[in-house]
Amino acid sequence: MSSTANSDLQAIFQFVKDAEGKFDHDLCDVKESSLGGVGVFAKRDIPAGTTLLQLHKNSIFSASNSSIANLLNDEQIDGILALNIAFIYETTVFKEKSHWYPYLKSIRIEDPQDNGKLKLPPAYWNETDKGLLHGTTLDTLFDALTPQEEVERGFEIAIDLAEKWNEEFGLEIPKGYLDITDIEDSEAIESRFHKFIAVAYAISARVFEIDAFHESALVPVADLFNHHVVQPDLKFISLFDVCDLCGEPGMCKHMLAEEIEEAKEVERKENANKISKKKEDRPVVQTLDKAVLEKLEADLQKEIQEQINEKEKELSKGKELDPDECIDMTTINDVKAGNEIFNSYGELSNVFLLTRYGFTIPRNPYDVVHFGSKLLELARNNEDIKNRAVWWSETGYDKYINWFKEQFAEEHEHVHGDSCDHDQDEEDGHEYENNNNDNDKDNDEEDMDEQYEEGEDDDEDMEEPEEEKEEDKPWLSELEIDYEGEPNASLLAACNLFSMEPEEFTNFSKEVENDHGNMERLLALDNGTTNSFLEKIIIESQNRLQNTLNSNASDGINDEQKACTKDLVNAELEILRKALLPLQK
Ligand SMILES: C[S@@+](CC[C@H](N)C(=O)[O-])C[C@H]1O[C@@H](n2cnc3c(N)ncnc32)[C@H](O)[C@@H]1O
Repeated sequence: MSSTANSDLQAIFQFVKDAEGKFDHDLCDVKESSLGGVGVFAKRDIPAGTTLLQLHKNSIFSASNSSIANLLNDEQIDGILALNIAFIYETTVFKEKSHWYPYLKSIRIEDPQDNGKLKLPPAYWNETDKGLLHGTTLDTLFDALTPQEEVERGFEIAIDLAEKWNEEFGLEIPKGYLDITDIEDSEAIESRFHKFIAVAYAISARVFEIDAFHESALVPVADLFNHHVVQPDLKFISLFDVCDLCGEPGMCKHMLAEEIEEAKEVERKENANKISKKKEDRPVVQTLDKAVLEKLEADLQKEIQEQINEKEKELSKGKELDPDECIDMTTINDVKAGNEIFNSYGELSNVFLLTRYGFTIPRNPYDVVHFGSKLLELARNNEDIKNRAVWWSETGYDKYINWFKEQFAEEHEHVHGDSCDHDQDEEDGHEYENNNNDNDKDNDEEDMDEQYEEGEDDDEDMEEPEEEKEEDKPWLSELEIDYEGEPNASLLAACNLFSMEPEEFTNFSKEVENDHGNMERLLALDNGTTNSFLEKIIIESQNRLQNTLNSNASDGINDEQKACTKDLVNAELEILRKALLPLQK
């Protein structure tokens, strides 16, 4: 989806060179990739552990580095919205005057192969084209065909700020993007809104998480590496723990102020203790007095000055860049001459790849098929299933999860939506490795929820399962068949539960409410009725997806996007086919 033109490459390389970044042109060749756009290829054999790219964080484009950093900061705008607005200003208002322009102008929001049409994510396709994804996990679980209110709010904020900055500082309003002169002119508004979304989509296909100061940023050259789903060759390294106010990796005036504040707090507490202990006639403990605080402050100042001196000395000697202030892209595998060098954007399903990056890959092992909406549909049409769903949601599911955790603690299988230690990046808070946010699938899908869904309502009860959204409850969102065609424990439990005879369900639910009951029963798939139930919902889902596959596209999207929708639906059909095999034996 996001492709760099060959003609833009020299300007990008020059930008990196001017910023004293290091990109190893002896080892890397950037050229057209069969995957679309360009990719980076090994000119020679490259051993693991080779740093191919090193850039000082000053030369990455973040909202904090942008020409309007202070304005955004004053308005407390951060995250992707800040990056989006900053990108628009650099590329439409400052243009050649912007330090970033030689790089940013290579990131295009229009499709040169499709008459310059904007590239938009599925939520902004027309209804006919959205039909190509109906019933897929993208639609049913992530609701990613529905435009989200927060995007619209972001657009409104951007327009208001542009007007405000224009009035207060005479800052030009980005033409064609944030200049709304007539609020009745819905065509003009829509065209600007779509450009705003196209910028967000182009950014989301390239953005990296950098650190506590820069947050999300665009990184020249690092964003030329394509994604490999199972065997990436590179890791992206950036020290996360820096001062969130100035970006310094070591001690800085903000951290100093924080330490002094903490020391004062300790002193306040100690004094309070002293008073209460005096009252109790106990011996008085030693507390930090003013002189100690002053000494601490002086020591820290000295330490900072020493660090600054050290840095200046290193720079004057023309030494290497401080790695803590750089981002690195380093190989983790040996790469053979001629091969494309791949990054990893994370352990992401095709749903996520399409929604965020605009592409899909064949045989993606992170693909799954979700059954939440299917089971809700059954509950809507069958009073008995509805009652069981209510009981499961309110009582049974939590008990089942607790039992499951106890039983399978070692296997540590994820059958629920809770986060657990396993989900934490080992280096969380220290270094980001890999591209574009974190590399944890569960977290990525949560990010996606945040990006595409409205706030959750945990208090919503299960009286009306019709109104419950799949993503709102783990018991619904966790119902899936994985890439190998294996139903997970949540889906097995739901199938067993919904296919029990009425009397069996009554007994089972009573047992469970008193104790755990026979939870093993919920994991079994050797029961004829459970098999038939699962088979039935799989076949119904196949039929629904087959209809989707047979529907026609309009010319609202390009051929690549059409192909992605087919890939995505076919991948889900393939999973369902695999899942049916053992059931029909
Ligand atoms: C960070 S850019 C990578 C460089 C990009 N190919 C270019 O020309 O600038 C991400 C975009 O590259 C393309 N891409 C990356 N990995 C891909 C893959 N495995 N298959 C197909 N397209 C891919 C998609 O268009 C995606 O939006």
